[in-house]
Formats: sequence, structure tokens, C-alpha cells
Amino acid sequence: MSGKRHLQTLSIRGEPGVGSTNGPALAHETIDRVVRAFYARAREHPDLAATFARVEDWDEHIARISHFWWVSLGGRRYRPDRFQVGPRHVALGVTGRQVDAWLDLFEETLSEQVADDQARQDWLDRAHRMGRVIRGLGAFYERRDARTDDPHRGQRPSARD
Ligand code: HEM
Repeated sequence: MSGKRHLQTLSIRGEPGVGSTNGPALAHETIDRVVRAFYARAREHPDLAATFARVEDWDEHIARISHFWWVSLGGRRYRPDRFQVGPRHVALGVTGRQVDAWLDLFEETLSEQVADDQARQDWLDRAHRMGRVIRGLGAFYERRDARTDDPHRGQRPSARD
């Protein structure tokens, strides 16, 4: 299977990876450094810490997320992870306010860690697109729960499937 098809499987629907033909603009080492710096701060953030407290194995989480971004930015898969970004965040009950806080923190981290303007902007744009998907799904479930005649109200995707 080609790298591009892997990307289409993994990335959010309709959003093939940036630079999927030439590979990521950033070294894997840089991606890993950004991910580590970001989660070190996210775990301390007043709006995010409580949700991240559920993560038991941080080394595994960071390895998984570094893989996610490497593939999303155009790299080839190197672990057997399967990602379900939308359903997972719905299951976590992530709020719009948390998405905003996450994106602000991510932008700050990128500004500190990535010198290349284009690469930084591409990565930030991608994070914002995912943030919109996560926010939109959360809003969908909230609206559905508000409809007392909907037989599926209150049901959520499970956190691990
Ligand atoms: C806004 C952009 C965001 C992006 C791009 C993003 C990205 C990701 C990705 C790729 C995963 C792994 C999903 C999987 O394993 O299938 C993940 C998991 C997770 N995210 Fe996010 N996330 C975002 C926002 C948030 C927010 C606002 C929170 C709230 C604190 C959050 C909390 C978590 C937690 C706790 C997990 C681990 C879930 C688990 O493994 O049980 N994320 N995120």
C-alpha cells in the first residue's frame, strides 16, 4: 500500500496530509520535540489538566501522537496505530473552550520550537482543522441530547474500540 493511501485512511476525512508527495517538511525529531513540549504544558493547564489526567502511560501517548503528526504531515506509518480522533474526543466530552485552550497552547509551542514559518503554519492549520472537527462533533451531540424525541440521545462513541 502506498504512503498516500495510508494517509487517507488515517487523516480526518477529506483532509489528505500536507506534503504527502514529498514527505514531512519537518524531521521526526522536531515533531517529537514539539509533542513532548506541548503535553508537558497541557498537563499543567487549568482547562486541560483534568482531561489529560486519564492518560496513564505518557511515553506511549507521546509515541502515539508523534506518529499521528508524522503521518498527518506526510510521513509513512511506522507503528500499527489506528486513530479515531473525532469519536475519541466526543467520548472524552471535550468542550469548545478546551479546544480553544489546546490550540492556543499548541500555537505557543510551535512558535517556540519550529523556526520554519511555512512548516509551522502548515502544522498549525492542520491542528485548527482538527479542532473544528472535534468542536463540531461535540456540538452535534449536545444538540442531539437537547432533543427529547431522539431515541439515540445520551449515546456516545466509546473511548476505546
Ligand atoms: C484541537 C485539536 C486536537 C487535536 C489535533 C488532538 C489530537 C489527538 C489525537 C491524534 C489523539 C489520539 C487519538 C486516538 O488515539 O485515536 C488524541 C487523544 C487525546 N486527546 Fe486530543 N486533540 C485535540 C484536542 C484535545 C483537547 C481540547 C483535549 C482536552 C483536554 C484533548 C484530550 C485528549 C486525550 C485525553 C486523549 C487521549 C485519549 C485516550 O487515549 O484515551 N484533545 N488527541
